[in-house]
This record gives sequence, structure tokens and C-alpha cells, in this order.
Amino acid sequence: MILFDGVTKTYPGTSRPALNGVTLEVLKGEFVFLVGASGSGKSSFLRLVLKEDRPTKGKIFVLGQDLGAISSSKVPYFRRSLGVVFQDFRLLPNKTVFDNVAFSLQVIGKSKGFIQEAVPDVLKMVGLGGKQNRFPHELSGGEQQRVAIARAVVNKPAILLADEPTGNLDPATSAGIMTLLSTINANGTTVLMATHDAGIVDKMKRRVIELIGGQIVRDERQGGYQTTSVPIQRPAKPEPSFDDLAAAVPDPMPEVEREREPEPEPAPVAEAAPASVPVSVVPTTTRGTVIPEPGSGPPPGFQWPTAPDARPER
Ligand SMILES: Nc1ncnc2c1ncn2[C@@H]1O[C@H](COP(=O)(O)OP(=O)(O)OP(=O)(O)O)[C@@H](O)[C@H]1O
Repeated sequence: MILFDGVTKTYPGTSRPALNGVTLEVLKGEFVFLVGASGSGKSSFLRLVLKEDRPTKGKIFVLGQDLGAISSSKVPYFRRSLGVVFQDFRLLPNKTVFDNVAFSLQVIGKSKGFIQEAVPDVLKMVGLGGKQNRFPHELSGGEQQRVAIARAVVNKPAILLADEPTGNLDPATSAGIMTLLSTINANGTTVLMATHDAGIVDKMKRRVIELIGGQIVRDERQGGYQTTSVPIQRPAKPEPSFDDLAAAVPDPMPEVEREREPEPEPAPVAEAAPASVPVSVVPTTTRGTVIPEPGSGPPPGFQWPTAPDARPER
């Protein structure tokens, strides 16, 4: 459905790429969260899917089409298969709710009859059945986002791209928007959503792709928001159980001798996981502690922490 093959995007006048060697595939019907700190490349990724920008290196395929092979005159037609929602709604302030949604059908040449049927249907679906004659300023933020979603999906796109769609909304309103996006996804639309909202990501338990500095550092099924990148570099020290402690000291020693025990060698700090590490196979706890898969051995770059003095000094 969406395929990035070794994609790098470096903006003119910048030396550091916004996206760096990104390879990934999003399958039909998936709901994918794109997470990462500000500037990590999420919006750049979405812009590339939309063909608003072109990659500096690598290839992008969307709905089976090589975006590099689509001429500029065919781009509007290509975008009919995509819906887009933004944090700031981007409604036309002088048009009613109905007209905002209808406009997106008018520009692609849909008939009046089609519009008269489709718009009320989609407004009902997003929960705005009775508000089609209101103007955007007469709506709450959550309602404005529902209009924006209605506009994005009225033409039944195969893919919905959402760039921080809950960024301006309170938690309860955000939850309503996420329910709506889940319904749209359940009806067959693939959803790709960039977000900073940890609560939503943790609750939804969908695929999570995490970017750091333009590179994918995590691709996890049913993931949480919590980053694994720091634990991969410096895993948290597991809490020893009473039995572990007892087993580590088979013969109780006198207090004096125990104090003279040599300090264990400090463990070398593991390198950051290279971009090619299939971090999707590194499961994490909700606190981000990396746990190797049972029987699979530790992932590349993983170091079991051994030295108490590997902890940061206070
Ligand atoms: N048009 C542009 N020209 C130059 N640099 C850009 C441009 N757009 C983005 N960048 C740079 O590319 C990097 C990635 O930006 P991007 O907007 O993709 O990040 P993001 O993860 O979406 O951030 P946020 O969460 O704040 O929206 C940043 O360093 C940013 O400054």
C-alpha cells in the first residue's frame, strides 16, 4: 500500500537529512502511528507519501504506483485516493460545514446529485448530522476536526494521512476523534497518523513506527509511545529478585570480607542500534525496557547491564 525503499530526504540548504535511508512497508488496512520528537521527520514522511515533495534518494510506491513516475499533471488525480487531516483543521472560514465538505467533491468534478447525497451521509458518520449549515467559527475544535475528517474521507480514500489530528484538542475530545478514525480504519481505510500524544498511542495498541533524526529506530506491532532508543543504548538495570540475590551469594561471607570484594568491571556502553537493525523484533515493556524474545537471544547491540557504576553519577 505504501512502500519506502531506502528513502532519504535532504531539504535544499540543509546538511542533515530530514529522513535518512528509510525503508518500510505499510499494508492495506493497517493503522500506523508515526512517533518521534519534534523535527524527527514525521511530517516530511507524510509529505512524501502525498507527493508534495520528492525524495533525494530512494523510491516510494503508493497504491502500487511509483511516485517518481507520476507526472505533475497526474498528481491531483493520484491524490484523490488519499485523504489528509491536519492539526489546525484548515477549513474554509467563509463556507458552511456542508460547503467545506462539498468543495472537495466539486473540485474533482462530482455531480450535484452525488454531492447532495454524499455530504449529509459523511456528516452523519462523523457525528455532525445537525450542523451542516454552521460556519467553522460556530463549532468547537473537536467539531471542526470532525468536519476536516469528513472532508478527507467523503471520497472514500484508500489511505488517510493525519498529521497530529488531536494536537489542538483536549483528551476527551481527542478520544472521540480517535474513535472516529478507528471506525474509518475498520471500514477499510489505511490510516497513517503522526502524533505526540502518548496517551492515545498507549491506549490504541496499534503499529508504532518511531523516528529519531530521520531514521526508523522502532517498528512495533501493538506498540506503545515509549521510546526504546535510550534503553537500547543503556538498558535499565533489572530489579533482582530475592532468589537472584541469594543465588549470587552461595556462601554467606563475613561483613568485613564482603566490603573487600573487587568492584565488577564496568560494562561497555552498547552502541546505538544501527538503522538496519530490525528493531521491530525488539519487544519492550511499557516502561521501555528492552527484553530479548524468548529463545531468540539478545538483539544486536544489546548488553545486559552488570555494573552498578554504569549508572549515571548523582
Ligand atoms: N521545507 C523545509 N526546508 C528545510 N528544512 C525542513 C523543511 N521542512 C522540514 N525541515 C527540517 O526537516 C527536519 C524534519 O522536520 P519535520 O517537520 O518532518 O519533523 P516532525 O517530526 O514532523 O516535527 P514536528 O513533530 O515538530 O511536526 C527538521 O530538522 C526540519 O527543520
